[in-house]
Amino acid sequence: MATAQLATFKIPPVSNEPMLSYAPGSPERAGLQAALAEMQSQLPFEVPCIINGQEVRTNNIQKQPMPHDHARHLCTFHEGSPELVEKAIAGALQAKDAWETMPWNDRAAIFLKAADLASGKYRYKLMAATMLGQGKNTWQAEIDAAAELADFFRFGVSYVEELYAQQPPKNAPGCWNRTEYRPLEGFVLAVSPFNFTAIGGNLPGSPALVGNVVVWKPAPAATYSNYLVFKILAEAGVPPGVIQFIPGGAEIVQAAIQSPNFASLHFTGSTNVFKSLWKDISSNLDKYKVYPRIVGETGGKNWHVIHKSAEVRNAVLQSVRGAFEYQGQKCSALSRLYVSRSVWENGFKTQYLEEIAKIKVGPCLDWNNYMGPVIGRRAYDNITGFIKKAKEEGGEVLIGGSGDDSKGFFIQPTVILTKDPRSTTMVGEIFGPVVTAYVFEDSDYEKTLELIDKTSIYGLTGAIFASERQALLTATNRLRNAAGNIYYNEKCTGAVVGQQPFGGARGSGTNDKAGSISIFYRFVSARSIKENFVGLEDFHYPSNLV
Ligand SMILES: NC(=O)c1ccc[n+]([C@@H]2O[C@H](COP(=O)([O-])OP(=O)(O)OC[C@H]3O[C@@H](n4cnc5c(N)ncnc54)[C@H](O)[C@@H]3O)[C@@H](O)[C@H]2O)c1
Ligand SMILES: N[C@@H](CCC=O)C(=O)O
Repeated sequence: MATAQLATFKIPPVSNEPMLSYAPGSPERAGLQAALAEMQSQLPFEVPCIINGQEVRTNNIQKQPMPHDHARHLCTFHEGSPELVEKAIAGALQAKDAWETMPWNDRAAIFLKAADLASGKYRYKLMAATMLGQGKNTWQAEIDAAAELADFFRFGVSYVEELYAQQPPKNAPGCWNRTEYRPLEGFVLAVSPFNFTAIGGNLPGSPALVGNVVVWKPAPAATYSNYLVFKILAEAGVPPGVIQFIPGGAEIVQAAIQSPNFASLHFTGSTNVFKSLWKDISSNLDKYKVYPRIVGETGGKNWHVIHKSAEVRNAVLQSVRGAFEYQGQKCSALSRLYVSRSVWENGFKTQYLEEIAKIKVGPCLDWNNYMGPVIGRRAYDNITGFIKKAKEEGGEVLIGGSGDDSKGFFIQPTVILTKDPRSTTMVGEIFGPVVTAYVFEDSDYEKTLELIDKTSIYGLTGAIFASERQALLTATNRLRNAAGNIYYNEKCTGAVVGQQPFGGARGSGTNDKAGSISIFYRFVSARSIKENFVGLEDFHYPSNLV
């Protein structure tokens, strides 16, 4: 039966999911502990592909090891194949018509329900999967898997309501002009990274919210938590086929971008992978029915600049959190630190090293540990390789510099002091707990801003620490293109949906700003509708008359 919409519904007001404290003795700590114990008693889990709502076992089995204990794995998963991708695309296209014609309010209700499931019924389970599988501690899991995921879904609904309300401001007499926001013709390919469970949910979620069908390939190292997100969306009511879940690697992506129905890539991950996918997509352009929308948020080489007027204690503590939370595996993590000599010598250096020495590194299941493991073997070797290279280039390791990969992939928080502001670890993305510090003369502030601007290809996040307003202003102007998210006297990580729309430019991505209305424009293709109420009586215009 056809559906009717007999009222203009209003979305309930949304606000950020409150973050729980997990303090000793709190009910949330008990809840999370129980979920962790239960999950550990049941692992390894088995994750199938999900095509048209059906579990598909390909028997090409891969494992998701636990980074704190790499001999054990959280799940095995059935890796998809090019044939399965083809089947998934066909199924998604079949599901498309019913999904895109579903009244908006019903699509919205599904995502609001998914948010409540993520922040309620499944909160601790999602967190436990993120802690065991991706090596987050409790707080990092809370801000990601519980809060940010729910925020993406709830604020997404609110932004789409706002988008749909954008209508032409003028109507000529006897006419009504309307704009409708069509989903893209074809399917969206979502390719998500390991480091945020919430991003896993948002990459397929945002395009689906505006009526698209999506083929979603999660990162192998986040398979289990992402599978739970998929199950939550299904339980909330996303119909079979609307989001197809296909774990695996590059082969899945390559198969999907060969399809003539490929309409968009929604990617988050490293810059090199994104660039190579862009090139592959371009070379397939003649195959496609539409010009694909390419959306990608990628790497960073994020900076703090500490002006001589900075409040030292705050700059120190923010620089600890910015660099070492989640082992520096946030795209936004602090990686290059520029400190005015007077600040460095009058407390910053001593306090920074003292505070870092307090960081405990170990399995995140131990509540004391502030830092856990890095994600895997490749990351461990890459990060320790960067440290080695910095030493070879004359960098002085002020603290850390070592790792232990015997049981889990643990690397100590590391600070390297360099005299060469263009040394390797000042330039390339490390994606680990390594900060390189460069001390500049107080009188060279503006020169240093120039240096920050020109040193790396990235433009993701940065922070300015100063109590003099002019120092903030000068840096803001000089570094206009050096960061898509900039902070004053606050660390360069921790953007919140609805508060700091997130994304960078230059080599850091297309800057479509996840967590804002902007991202939704990328997944719709507007259609203008003009309706005429008054019939013509003559085809001539008055200017034709004599
Ligand atoms: N800017 C942002 O918003 C943001 C957010 C999170 C992470 N990141 C970036 O993501 C990176 C870390 O995540 P990651 O290690 O999962 O990144 P990655 O590039 O290795 O993987 C991202 C996704 O791409 C897939 N992939 C990898 N190689 C591929 C290939 N050759 N062809 C097709 N697909 C391929 C992966 O399986 C995964 O699903 C860092 O560079 C980080 O800065 C950026
Ligand atoms: N939005 C997160 C970063 C996500 C990337 O890994 C932050 O702002 O720290």
